[in-house]
Amino acid sequence: MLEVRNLTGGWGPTVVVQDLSLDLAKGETLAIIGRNGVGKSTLLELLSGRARRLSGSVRLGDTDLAAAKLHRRVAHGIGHVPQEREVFKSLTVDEHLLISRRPGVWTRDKVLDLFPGLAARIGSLGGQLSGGEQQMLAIARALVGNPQVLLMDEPSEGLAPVVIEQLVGAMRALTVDKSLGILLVEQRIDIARDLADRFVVMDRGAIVHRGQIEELDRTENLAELVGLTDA
Ligand SMILES: Nc1ncnc2c1ncn2[C@@H]1O[C@H](COP(=O)(O)OP(=O)(O)OP(=O)(O)O)[C@@H](O)[C@H]1O
Repeated sequence: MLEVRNLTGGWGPTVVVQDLSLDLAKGETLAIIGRNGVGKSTLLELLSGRARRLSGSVRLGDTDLAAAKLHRRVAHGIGHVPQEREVFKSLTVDEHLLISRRPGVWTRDKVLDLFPGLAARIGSLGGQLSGGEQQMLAIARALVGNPQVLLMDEPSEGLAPVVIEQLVGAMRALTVDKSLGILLVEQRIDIARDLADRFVVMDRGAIVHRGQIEELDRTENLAELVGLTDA
């Protein structure tokens, strides 16, 4: 479904991601892991159209998205949950969902079923939400856009263990639903193991290892390559 070939790009003239290729099938979750600063977020930003592509191709189904602007990528089915969450402080939860929705199976009610904690805060402003609620809203907002591919950038980062547990529960429901392809940047190896079907390890802008998730623990130099914490 998503086909990335020889993608090179970054920010301004700076190359961060180099000659990277990957595929993602419908219903599949691919974990992207690696140390801080190796270009995981930049890869997602290249796919969402925020970082600058220098060469290579990005196809989603039959559509070539390599040169497409951000809004066209959303229309073609790329949903992005950025690392910074980017919730609007002065809009309510409901307003976030309203402005992001596009026709499809993910309705307002369906995302609120997935995140009951958000349903309880439906009239609250983005700026009044906790970090966990903001993360849930960022995912819910992407889902009501009815993407084919969901790009999730370290959703567990900075959240309390009990909140992470809720979040991972909802993400597990998404992965078993099998209607989306998910690219999940995740520093927590236990969460990656729990949710993903396959993994890639990035180092200095390139993929240096890939495999089925069951093979992750057999990867040579894993601790060094990924600098991961296993909680
Ligand atoms: N919005 C941006 N503008 C300019 N440079 C950026 C931007 N985002 C990331 N970079 C730079 O790109 C390089 C790779 O960072 P990136 O965030 O992609 O790595 P990462 O693997 O996701 O690391 P982390 O886990 O710390 O987020 C870094 O040198 C970073 O400073």
